Amino acid sequence: MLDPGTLYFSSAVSRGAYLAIFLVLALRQREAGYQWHWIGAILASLLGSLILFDSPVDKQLSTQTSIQIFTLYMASLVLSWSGLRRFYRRDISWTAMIVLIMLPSLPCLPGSRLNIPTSLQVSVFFICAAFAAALAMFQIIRSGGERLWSQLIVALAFAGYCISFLIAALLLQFNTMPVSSDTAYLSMLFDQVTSILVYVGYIAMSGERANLKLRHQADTDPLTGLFNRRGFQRLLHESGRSGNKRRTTSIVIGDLDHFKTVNDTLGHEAGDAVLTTFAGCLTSILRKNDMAVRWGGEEFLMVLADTDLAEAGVFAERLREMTESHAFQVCGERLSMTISIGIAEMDSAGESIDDTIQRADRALYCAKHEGRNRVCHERRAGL
Ligand SMILES: Nc1nc2c(ncn2[C@@H]2O[C@H](COP(=O)(O)OP(=O)(O)OP(=O)(O)O)[C@@H](O)[C@H]2O)c(=O)[nH]1
Repeated sequence: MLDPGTLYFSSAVSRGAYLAIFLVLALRQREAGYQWHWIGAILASLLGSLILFDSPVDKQLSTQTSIQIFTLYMASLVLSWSGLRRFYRRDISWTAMIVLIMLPSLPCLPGSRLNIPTSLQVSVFFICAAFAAALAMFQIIRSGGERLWSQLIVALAFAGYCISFLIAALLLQFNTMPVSSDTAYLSMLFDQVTSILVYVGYIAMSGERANLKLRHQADTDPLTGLFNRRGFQRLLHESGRSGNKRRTTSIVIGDLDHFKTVNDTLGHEAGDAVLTTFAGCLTSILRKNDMAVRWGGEEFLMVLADTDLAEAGVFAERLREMTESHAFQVCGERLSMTISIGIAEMDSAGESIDDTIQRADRALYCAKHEGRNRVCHERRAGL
């Protein structure tokens, strides 16, 4: 079996390795300020481990050493917490952080008249440490909308820290925790495993977020913020896997009329402004389960969930009227635009969505052909 000395040593070496990895990440991703908090956390616990490594296991630590160790381990937990706050784009309070870091050392400061016994001093440290670990865990639980699986590992590790600190505080108070090389061994082993979960979890969280960001960029049209064709295909694939195929779905394709004239007379930027404004209007009338896609230059496709042809017709007419009545403010001028729309209902008996899109596209062609600024639909063959 490993002895505590070897464990302290391996703990210091692994923290040194994490430090190197986080330094590289922080220097490569300068905008991610949270990395520096986590570097501070690793550095503080590395220094704490080194001081502990130098101290005899079964002898009482000097006041000065206790203060150093308490402060460094608290700093490590508090910096983990502040790093998580930064990661989730929340404000941090340096005053609250400093107070929290200093709190467990106050009873053992030289000149303290409180005369608190050593076991109580250590218990106070454990309770403060449990509180800091709970704060870190709470940041992850609060993260809400962000679906990062790796953050669960970190939350679990902080829950482990929190519970073990509380148990240690209780055991110390009831004099049932012997200070021996065995307990030191166990606590170091626990810290080894848990710190691996925390630091590897941090690296995974950053990677997972960067991946999601890249996927979002690849799936989205940068001008309008709507899905592009790739995002549409991916969502379609996902909803197919979740078994949504059987619902009544309608496809609506809209194409702004004479859009080229805007570009030709007012310039490409004016055209862009029209597209952005139109996308905003379109999004405002869509329901949560509907999807809007920038299908081509000035062509937009909408997938309306749980909507039959008649309901899709009502929606399309609303969109047409909204476009016609909207005053598009472009380069200080008010522009009037119109839109031609084609709609088709998806045949739940086996028609592919590509076929429905083709029918909606043919309906759009009819709307253009019949004079624009109108809604046309194509029924399924045989209806
Ligand atoms: N400003 C801008 N223009 C774009 C963008 N994408 C495509 N276009 C332009 O959109 C115009 C589309 O022209 P057409 O296909 O002739 O369509 P239209 O003028 O709307 O005519 P109809 O559809 O027949 O009513 C072209 O001039 C493209 O260059 C874009 O992202 N921004």
